Amino acid sequence: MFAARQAFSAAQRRAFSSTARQASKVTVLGAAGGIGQPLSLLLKLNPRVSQLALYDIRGGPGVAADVGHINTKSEVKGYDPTPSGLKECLEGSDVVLIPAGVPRKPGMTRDDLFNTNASIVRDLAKASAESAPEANICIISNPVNSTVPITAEVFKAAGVYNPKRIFGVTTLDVVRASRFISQIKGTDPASEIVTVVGGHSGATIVPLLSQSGFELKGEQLDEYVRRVQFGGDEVVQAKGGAGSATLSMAMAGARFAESLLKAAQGQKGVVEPCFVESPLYKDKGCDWFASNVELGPNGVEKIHPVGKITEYEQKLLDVCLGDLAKNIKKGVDFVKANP
Ligand SMILES: NC(=O)c1ccc[n+]([C@@H]2O[C@H](COP(=O)([O-])OP(=O)(O)OC[C@H]3O[C@@H](n4cnc5c(N)ncnc54)[C@H](O)[C@@H]3O)[C@@H](O)[C@H]2O)c1
Ligand SMILES: O=C(O)C[C@H](O)C(=O)O
Repeated sequence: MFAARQAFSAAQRRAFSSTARQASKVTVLGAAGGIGQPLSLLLKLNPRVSQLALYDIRGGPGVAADVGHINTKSEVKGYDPTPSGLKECLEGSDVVLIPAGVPRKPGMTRDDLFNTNASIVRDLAKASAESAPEANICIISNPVNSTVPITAEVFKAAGVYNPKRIFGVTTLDVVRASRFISQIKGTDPASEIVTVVGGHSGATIVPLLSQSGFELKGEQLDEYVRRVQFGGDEVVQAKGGAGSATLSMAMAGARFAESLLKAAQGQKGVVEPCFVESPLYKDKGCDWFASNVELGPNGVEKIHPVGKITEYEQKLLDVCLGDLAKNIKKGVDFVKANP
């Protein structure tokens, strides 16, 4: 009787875990890069991931062999850099993370990466539209303000565009905003939430400290905002030509993927700021805008408004919108001219 009860509860446990944790295939395009490798490592450690598919123009299978020895359950496979390898890697994906492309060197802006990364992202978006049209597509490659609209235009041209499924990953800005305020206030960053809206480059990054419960004034506030807006440059300078943020970005990308998986697997109230097609500032030429977004099983569930902000923050937002509109248009025009 006791043994029967034990066997029954084991079967129940198995049944519960297979419904509570649906199978999830997560794909990384650019998996052998500075971000791709630690991101793949963190995804391998995530029990919500059941299949991890790794692709790069060089080194994908090597990273997969290495990460694949980690004793967590997910299956890891690396794919050859061929059209059929890319297709197979993408097929059946629930989440596709794209950190493929070149990083900045000191003295460069993210927009200086456009000429190289626009066509890389366009081509990977084409492959994704063909082989994973229903996946959540998460763009990390810079300049995000332009590469996300590029991805959307490619999906539109392929007739599979779903605005709820295309995301620019701006999580690193939120991670930095939280860390930097905790350094000033001497608090635990894990419990500090600072909303960051706008886009992902310089003045388009707008931290809304007034909504966090903290107050800074004068030069201290200016310095905080500047650090959040130019945190990427801090890392680029410190790496002295060897690239940009990779480890903190891998953490941020893994957090965003985890949020998408939680929402897909039925968890309610999952909110992550991210860059999505948004009604908030369309009248200012910004069809894309990052704000707090509630995620659900179909991707974007609800886009939160920016909410009450100070006059100071409104000025930052005005500057942001001007720059952002230009960055978005540049991406859209690129696909029109280079389909
Ligand atoms: N969104 C953000 O917050 C954020 C943060 C940090 C970096 N980034 C951006 O992420 C990108 C990658 O940065 P990194 O440091 O990992 O660069 P990296 O050069 O170390 O790695 C990029 C990888 O992409 C691969 N790649 C290039 N073309 C490819 C293609 N067509 N298909 C598949 N793989 C391809 C390369 O082989 C390389 O392994 C850069 O554009 C960087 O600016 C964004
Ligand atoms: O700064 C960069 O070029 C990389 C990234 O966008 C970042 O914010 O760290």
